[in-house]
Amino acid sequence: MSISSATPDQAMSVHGAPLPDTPIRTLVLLGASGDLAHRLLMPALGKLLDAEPQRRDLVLVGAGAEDWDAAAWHDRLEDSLTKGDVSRETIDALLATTSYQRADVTKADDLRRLVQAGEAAPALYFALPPAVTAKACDALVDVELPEGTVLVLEKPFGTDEASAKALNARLAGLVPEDRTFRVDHFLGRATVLNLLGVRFANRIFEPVWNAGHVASVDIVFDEPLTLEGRAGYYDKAGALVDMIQSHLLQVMALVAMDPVGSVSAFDLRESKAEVLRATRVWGGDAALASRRARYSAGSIGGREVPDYVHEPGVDPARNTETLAEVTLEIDNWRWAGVPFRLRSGKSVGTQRKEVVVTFKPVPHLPTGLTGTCEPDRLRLVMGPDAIALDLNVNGEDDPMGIDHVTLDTELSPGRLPAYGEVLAGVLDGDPLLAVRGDTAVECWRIVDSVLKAWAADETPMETYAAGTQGPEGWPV
Ligand SMILES: NC(=O)C1=CN([C@@H]2O[C@H](COP(=O)(O)OP(=O)(O)OC[C@H]3O[C@@H](n4cnc5c(N)ncnc54)[C@H](OP(=O)(O)O)[C@@H]3O)[C@@H](O)[C@H]2O)C=CC1
Ligand SMILES: O=C1O[C@H](COP(=O)(O)O)[C@@H](O)[C@H](O)[C@H]1O
Repeated sequence: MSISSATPDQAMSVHGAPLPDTPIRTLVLLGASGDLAHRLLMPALGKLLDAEPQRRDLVLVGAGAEDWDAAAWHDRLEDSLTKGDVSRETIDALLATTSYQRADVTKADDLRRLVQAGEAAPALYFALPPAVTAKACDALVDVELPEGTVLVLEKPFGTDEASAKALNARLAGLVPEDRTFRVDHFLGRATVLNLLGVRFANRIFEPVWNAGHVASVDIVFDEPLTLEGRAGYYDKAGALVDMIQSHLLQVMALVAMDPVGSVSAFDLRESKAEVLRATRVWGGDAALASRRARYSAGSIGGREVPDYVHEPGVDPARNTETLAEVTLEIDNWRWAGVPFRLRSGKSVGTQRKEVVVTFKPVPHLPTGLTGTCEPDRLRLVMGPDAIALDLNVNGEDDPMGIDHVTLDTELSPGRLPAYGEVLAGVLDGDPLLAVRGDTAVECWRIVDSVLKAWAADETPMETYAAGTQGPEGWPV
C-alpha cells in the first residue's frame, strides 16, 4: 500500500495521507435516485465542498433507473442539498456542472458511458441494493476502466463469508485494493474517530486497557427509529447484519486494537484486522452467545408503532429480528476472558448509542472506607457526542463513605457528517476510513455462525413492545 511516505512538497489529504497523483474529479453516483444518495450522500458531499471550496474541483454525475431530464435531476439534487443545509454558492457550483444519465447499471454499455462521462478517472459510487452492486461489478469486467478509477461499495458487502470472498475476487480483477472503498460510515463518525484520540493521546487509559483491568466492554446502538419504510432492505438483513456485522464490529476493532505507530491507512487497517482475526463468539457457542428479538406493537414518543410483522413489506416467514445481541471474545494476550457485548435494536424506547468500558474492582478497598464501590466506567457516546467517566469518590455527608460521580463533557459533532469524512477519503484516494477486503470477510466469519444457529432455530426469537428497552431479562 502506498500511503505512509510523503515527499516533502507532496499535498496531504484531510486524513494526513499523501494525495495520489490522480485526484478524483468526477464522482459518478450509481443509484442517484435512491434514499442513501438523496438523504445522506449528496448533503454530505455538499458539506464537504462547503468546508473545502478551494480544494475540490468536482463534477457530479448522477445515474439511475429513473428517466429524468436535466431539470428533474437538478430539482432532486437541489432539494437534497438544501435539506442538508449546504450553502447557496456550493449548490450553484454543483448544479452548473452536474449531469444525469438514465442507466441500467448491470449493463456494460451503460456503465461504459458513465465511466467516460468525466475527463479523468472517476469514482464510481454504488449506492445500489447489494444484489445490483454485485451484478454491476460483474458487468464492469467488460468495461475498460481508466487508471486511477475508484470503486466505492456500500454495506452489506456480500451476504456471507463466501460471497464476500467472491466479491473481493471480482473487485481485485477490476482495480487495486487501495482503490476499492468498502464504506462503513461509522468510521467517519466523530466519536468513533475520537477513540483514537482518547486511547492514544492520553497516558492514563492505555496501561489499563487490557484483561488485567477491564471487566467487560459493551458496544450498544439502540434506536427509537422503526422500519421507516425500509422493509425491502431491512427485512432481508435484520439487526445482526444491518448493524453488528458491519458498524459495531468496526467500532469494536478500534476499541480493542493494539496501539498504532501512525494513523496511516496501512497501520490502522492492519491493527484492526489483527483484532478481528482473533475474534469469535463467546465460548465457541453461537446459540448461547447470542440473543434475538422482534418488536410488537407499542408507542414511541406518542407515535403508535405496529407489530414489526404487520409493517408494510415485511414477510413474517423470514423471521427477521429487530434487536440482536452477540457476546464475543478476542483470543489474544490483551483481551483473553473479557466479554465484548455488541447489541443493536430498532423501536427501542430510549436511544442508547455508546461504547462502555467497565473496569474491574480495586484489589483492596482500605478498611474504614464504607459504602459500595460501583465499577469505574468510561463511556463514549455516539450522538449527541460525549464522553463520561464514572468514578467512586468520598461522599458529601460522610467523609469516609463512598459516593459516585460522573465526569462528563460533550464532544464536538465533527466538522462534517460521517459520510462527508468518508467521501473526503474517497476523493483523496485515502483508504484510511474504508474497510479492507480481508476485514470484510472476517466480519462475516464472526457472525456467520450466529446466522446459522438462528436459521436452525437454536436461539429463541423473543419479543419486546415497541417503545420499551427490549425483552425482560436482557441487560440494557
Ligand atoms: N438508505 C440508508 O439509510 C442507507 C443505505 N445503505 C446502503 O446503500 C445502498 C443503497 O440503499 P438505498 O439508497 O437505501 O436503496 P434504494 O432502494 O432507496 O435506492 C437504490 C437505487 O438504485 C437504483 N437501481 C436499482 N437497480 C438499478 C439498475 N439496474 N440500474 C440503475 N439503477 C438501479 C434504484 O432506482 P429505482 O428506484 O428507480 O429502481 C434506486 O435509485 C444499500 O447497499 C444500502 O444497504 C447504507 C447505509 C444507510
Ligand atoms: O447503516 C445504518 O446506520 C443507521 C444508523 O446510523 P446513523 O448514522 O444514521 O445514525 C441505522 O439506522 C440503519 O438501520 C443502518 O442501515
